[in-house]
Amino acid sequence: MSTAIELRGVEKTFGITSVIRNVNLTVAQGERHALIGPNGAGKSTLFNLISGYMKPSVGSILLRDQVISGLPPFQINRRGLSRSFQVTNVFAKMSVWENLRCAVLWATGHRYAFWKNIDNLPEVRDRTAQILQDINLVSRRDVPAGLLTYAEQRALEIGITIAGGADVILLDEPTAGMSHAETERAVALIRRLTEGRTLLIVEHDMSVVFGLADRISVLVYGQIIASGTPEEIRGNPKVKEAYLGEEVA
Ligand SMILES: Nc1ncnc2c1ncn2[C@@H]1O[C@H](COP(=O)(O)OP(=O)(O)OP(=O)(O)O)[C@@H](O)[C@H]1O
Repeated sequence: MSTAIELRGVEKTFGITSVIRNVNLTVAQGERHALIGPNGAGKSTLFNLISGYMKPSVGSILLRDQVISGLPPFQINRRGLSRSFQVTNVFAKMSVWENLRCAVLWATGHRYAFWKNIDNLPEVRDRTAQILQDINLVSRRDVPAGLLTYAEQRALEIGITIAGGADVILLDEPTAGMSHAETERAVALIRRLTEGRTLLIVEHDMSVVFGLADRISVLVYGQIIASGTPEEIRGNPKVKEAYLGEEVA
């Protein structure tokens, strides 16, 4: 099976503090892979490294066998990797439609064409309409994003993340702060929208992780202590001791 993301001996230090320590990680193409671990383990830092917001101190990161470590985020995005953020990252005063259209415009290379009437670009309009439908927000089309419910904002953010057609998606805690019912809807949405793509997800909710992931990696104090199928992770004594405890026993 071909590899979507590969980390080889990646380390990240801030001053004298070592936050990511010799991480080797492989995510196969088409796989849904969850990254779990206690607060402060380094999950967001790893996301920042993969998506180019930080550079590794040591080691290399590959996207489909091409080295991407050292490239800026927009170039990594152009190569087909898109990420969402832990904190909702939408333009609050713009409508749902405008937020999505902005992401589609950027992805289709129209970003400098501000003098054109963007409503006359059929491929942009059609793609925006498709994503609006995919994220179930057709009825909220003209509502300013800041007035959406929190769960709707997170769905919009997932729409923005997939707008460019990237086939490798990184989602950082997409269900954080949601009710049980909202979480179930979000998981169904993520499952549908990532069909046939590669997903790397950071998530604290173990029902989401074990329901969604084909494989799971456990990060503790900046090190991957285990990587495997949900069953392998559930039964791994090191993982139980370091993180899961009796939570999923
Ligand atoms: N820019 C930075 N400078 C110094 N230390 C940092 C920086 N960014 C992160 N850290 C430290 O690195 C460690 C890992 O942080 P990180 O946010 O990656 O963890 P996390 O696993 O995502 O945590 P959480 O689950 O709480 O989001 C923490 O101890 C944090 O304080």
